[in-house]
Amino acid sequence: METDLRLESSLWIGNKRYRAVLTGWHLKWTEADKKNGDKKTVSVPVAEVVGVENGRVEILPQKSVEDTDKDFTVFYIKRSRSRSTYGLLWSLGRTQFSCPSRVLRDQWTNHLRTALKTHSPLRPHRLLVFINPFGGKKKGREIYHSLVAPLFELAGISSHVIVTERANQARDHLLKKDLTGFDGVVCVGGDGMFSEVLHGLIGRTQQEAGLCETDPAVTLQPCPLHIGIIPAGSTDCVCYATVGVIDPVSSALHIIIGDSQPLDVCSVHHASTLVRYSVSLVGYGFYGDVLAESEKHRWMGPLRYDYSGTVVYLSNRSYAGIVQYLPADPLLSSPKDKTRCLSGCNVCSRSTERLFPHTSDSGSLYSSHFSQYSNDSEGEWVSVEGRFRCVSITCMSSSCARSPLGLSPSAHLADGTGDLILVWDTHPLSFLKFLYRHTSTQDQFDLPFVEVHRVKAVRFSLPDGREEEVHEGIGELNRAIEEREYVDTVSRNGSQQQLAQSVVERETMNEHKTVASILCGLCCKKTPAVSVWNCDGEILPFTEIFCRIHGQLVRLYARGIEDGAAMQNCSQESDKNKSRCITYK
Ligand SMILES: CCCCCCCCCCCCC/C=C/[C@@H](O)[C@H](CO)NC(=O)CCCCCCCCCCCCCCC
Ligand SMILES: Nc1ncnc2c1ncn2[C@@H]1O[C@H](COP(=O)(O)OP(=O)(O)OP(=O)(O)O)[C@@H](O)[C@H]1O
Ligand SMILES: [Ca+2]
Repeated sequence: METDLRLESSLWIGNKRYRAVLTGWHLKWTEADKKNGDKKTVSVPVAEVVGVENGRVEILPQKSVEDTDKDFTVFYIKRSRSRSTYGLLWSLGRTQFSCPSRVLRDQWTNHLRTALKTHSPLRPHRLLVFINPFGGKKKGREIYHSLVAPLFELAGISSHVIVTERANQARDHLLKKDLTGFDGVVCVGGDGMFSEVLHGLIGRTQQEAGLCETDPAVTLQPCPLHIGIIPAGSTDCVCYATVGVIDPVSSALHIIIGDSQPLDVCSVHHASTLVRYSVSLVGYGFYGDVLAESEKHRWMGPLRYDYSGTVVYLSNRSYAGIVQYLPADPLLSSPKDKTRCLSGCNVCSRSTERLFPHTSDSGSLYSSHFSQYSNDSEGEWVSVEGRFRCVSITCMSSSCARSPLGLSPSAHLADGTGDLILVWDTHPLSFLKFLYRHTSTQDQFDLPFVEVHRVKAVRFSLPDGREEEVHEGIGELNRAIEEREYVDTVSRNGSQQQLAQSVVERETMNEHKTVASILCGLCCKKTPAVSVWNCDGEILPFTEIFCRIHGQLVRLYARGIEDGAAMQNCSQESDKNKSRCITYK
């Protein structure tokens, strides 16, 4: 196929002549009029060409087109090191070529467009975009319209954009509306926005597969639609851990070329009802208290976590609990093996075979038999009891701006396991040391009061069910209140009254909730003996939960963190090998 695609000719960049060659895999151009020594070769994989336009075209920061008949412009992925992160920044490389004739120019653009078509089945053509105008620094719309939309247009992607007006609008849309014709869903916001899309897509996929999510033992069906994240939140840790940088243009380019990164998902159940899904953190104790405290200071934006973190740290709390976990196979990998889950990670690709053994190519999501859980019965549950500073379960490293290597630096994005981090009660300064090590490359697990296990499932319960009953009682009280309020509302009809009433009802309920939480504060005498669960930035209404890891349940338009150190100036490599060549600018 690529042989008849071959095209070679002289092309000019400015007033310099180059020798340009297009094969099926690469577009290369080398300075022509220079002695052999310092010839500079630029080589761009066709898979990383974003678009080809006639004339001399600019896209970012402003679009400008000078439509001439002997020029054409090639846009492609350009990598550069990012100062603050391990991942590589992607930007839009652009080279304007001049040809001696219009015929040759048209030949180049036609050949390049044909070559692009060989990669188009992996590339999205139609996307559903949700923008959260209130996330992070409230710049979602501006980020999308100024940086992302021009790139989607260049790549010929049509997008249906919805700016959300309320929380859970994206999730509800994905659960109910017609999604045919869309190749993927893009969320412009933070982790909370991603979580909405995650819940919508997983729920929709199980609905259509006739599966019941509430059954803790069910084998969930992977989602066919990819999820793209344009970071515009406060923590943005899902984007950070899957792309390696927090940069809208980098994320948009990963979406455009159709990268595909499978991602483990943790389901959280209470009794036999599904509570939430999580990918970055299910945290009890410190992280739960930080989230609860930060909800009161949302007006602070991203700083709310640092402020709340300090307040919670100084309150010096620890919590009693029983943690039971089902260890993963220790021969495959361990949270202390110092591996890094990077682009092309072989721990994850090996687990693809294990998770989806029957599929011819592990990429296909529709293989009917998922034996990944038959081995769930294997392995013995381990149970520990005591007082903890925090209990965290994470499916991935959960690296983010605050913690570049993340909660669990050697966790894997798509290996079908999660890491359980137990921080036992300890001296405040020791706990501070544990926290502080997150901000550097020191090993936060190398402390006597910290233990970490690679797991497939975790159960958390309170030592004596009494507390749960007490809270259950308060829970009952809340539910009764909600019931009565709702019944009152429904009885008095009239939509505008209903709307006004629902505002009143929410106020009343919050008031009751505050009363309830004061009660609970009293019933636990001093500081509350029970913390809350932080599930990807959402507070869970239950304390006793059952978590289970579902391997590679969703796919993101990403490729994992590219190892900046591997970035080399690529010299002549044969066209045959598909090795991604990193063009060095
Ligand atoms: C001394 C320096 C300590 C630095 C501690 C760094 C540890 C940070 C680890 C961050 C892990 C983020 C996991 C991601 C969770 C997201 O799905 C979720 C939704 O976006 N974000 C949060 O829940 C938001 C959770 C954010 C928690 C941040 C806590 C900030 C800690 C500040 C503690 C300062 C102690 C100062 C003592 C004087
Ligand atoms: N239009 C809206 N109005 C109010 N809330 C919204 C709206 N759209 C989405 N939300 C909710 O806002 C919450 C926070 O959004 P998002 O996660 O994007 O920002 P963030 O919390 O600042 O970032 P992070 O979660 O990374 O810390 C989400 O849980 C989402 O459900
Ligand atoms: Ca994992």
